Amino acid sequence: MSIIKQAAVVGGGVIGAGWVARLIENGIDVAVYDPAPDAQQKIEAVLLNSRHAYRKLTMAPRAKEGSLAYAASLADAVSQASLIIESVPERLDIKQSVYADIEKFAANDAIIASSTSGIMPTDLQADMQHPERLLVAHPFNPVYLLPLVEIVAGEKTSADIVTQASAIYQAMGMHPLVVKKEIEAFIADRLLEAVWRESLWLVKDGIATTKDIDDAIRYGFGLRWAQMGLFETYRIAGGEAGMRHFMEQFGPCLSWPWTKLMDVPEFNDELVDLIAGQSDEQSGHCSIRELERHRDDNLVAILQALKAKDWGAGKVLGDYEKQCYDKAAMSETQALEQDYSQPIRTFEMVIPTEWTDYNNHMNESRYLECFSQATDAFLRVIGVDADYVAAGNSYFTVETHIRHLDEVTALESVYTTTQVLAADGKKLKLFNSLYHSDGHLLAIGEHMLLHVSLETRRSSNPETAVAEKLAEISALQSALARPEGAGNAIQ
Ligand SMILES: NC(=O)C1=CN([C@@H]2O[C@H](COP(=O)(O)OP(=O)(O)OC[C@H]3O[C@@H](n4cnc5c(N)ncnc54)[C@H](O)[C@@H]3O)[C@@H](O)[C@H]2O)C=CC1
Ligand SMILES: C[N+](C)(C)CC(=O)CC(=O)[O-]
Repeated sequence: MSIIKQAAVVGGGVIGAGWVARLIENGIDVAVYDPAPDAQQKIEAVLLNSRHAYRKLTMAPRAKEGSLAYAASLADAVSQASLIIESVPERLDIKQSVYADIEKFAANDAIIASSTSGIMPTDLQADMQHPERLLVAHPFNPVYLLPLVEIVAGEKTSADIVTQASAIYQAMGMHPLVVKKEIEAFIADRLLEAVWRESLWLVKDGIATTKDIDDAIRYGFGLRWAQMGLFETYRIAGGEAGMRHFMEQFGPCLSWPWTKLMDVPEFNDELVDLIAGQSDEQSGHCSIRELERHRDDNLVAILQALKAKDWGAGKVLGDYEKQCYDKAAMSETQALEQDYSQPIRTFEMVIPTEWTDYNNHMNESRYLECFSQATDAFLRVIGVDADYVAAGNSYFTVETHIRHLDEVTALESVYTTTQVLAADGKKLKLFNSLYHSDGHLLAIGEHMLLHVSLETRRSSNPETAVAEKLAEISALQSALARPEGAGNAIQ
């Protein structure tokens, strides 16, 4: 897994701020440079939303949030960075002058990635001294949630930079789509541009309002597109005979007046007033930040639904989580090697607001969620990781006893420890403790697990390596006092 430690973001507007969020969420330290006086305030507002979204998006153990520095100059921002993301306005002259400055102050091998929505990388790199390290990495708003990033090489971009950059984006939970041939607006914006132009005509001609068009998308084909795209959807629309039948049936429409794409509405004040006025009427009751929250919450729900199906953008999220779990398993093992003889620190998190209930504290069900995470972390330590499960072995919890000893409120930090009470063949008894960040006990959980074969769904003995690791930890912890509350029934 390739990952960088330090990145720079030049231009901290809508997209630059989204990149900052994606980078720091992945533990990468960022220096951002934007001369606008309100840049910091805008970036902080985006980070508030991105942190909210990530708390809901995934429970996977991820790197500690990277640091963020607001650089006073471009030189300060880029001098230590191995990845420099340019997100300044969509103008070739501005972008080229920014690259000239970057080249003065950055390391010669730092990758320069432009967020441009449509300018060809060959044009962007035309005046550079080291053009081989520039490519386009075109993201989609919100950059911290949407996995797609279009990677476009210019004539002088080195193939190695494309490979390196793709690995970096993939490690940050993104789907790098390498565009085979350079073209203005790449792939996705060509498609969006078609829908956008057609939509402007529909509003201008009084056929639909901005809301009608949004409804046509979100109640219908937008849902199809989110999970399958265009061609696979149309293949199904052709019935048993598939794409050939679909094309035979709808091919003739291509010559009917079903599109005005060859013709562009005149871009003038009248058109802007018409569209902006309808948009105000449709959505003006919400601030942009409120709309962003709705958008993010919806996207998180869609991504999670697709993850459960191991499908499309949800598969990217699932693969990302697997990387996080594998990485955590390695660091958990390293941490453990220091001291197996004490209850093991297994899991830590900040309590999300949505985990609290009408009593204004963490809901009872979430105590089990914390203990489930602690148990999973312990299992990874003994070698029950994604590969072990994929090979057909796992543990099932067959009994749990939780005591809720204290309350915890939203945004408090908590951590767990795990102690082995008994490990005997198929049976494993664990004792989890949940603590406030100051070490004050919050809850205890006692859990009986059985090792199972996922093929037969019946209990089975663990593989030798797992059994040995478990025996080692169990022997070392056998000297520990039996934790208070272990073995208790409800009084
Ligand atoms: N807004 C969108 O939906 C998307 C935009 N993009 C691309 O991302 C890039 C940035 O677009 P947005 O973030 O939307 O624009 P924006 O206008 O929100 O942000 C641009 C930022 O660049 C700063 N800036 C201007 N000159 C600068 C300089 N010399 N050095 C450092 N910062 C400078 C401005 O102060 C501003 O904060 C463009 O190339 C755009 O095509 C890509 C994907 C989606
Ligand atoms: C409108 N836009 C061309 C700037 C859009 C993009 O580039 C991508 C996106 O997020 O839709």
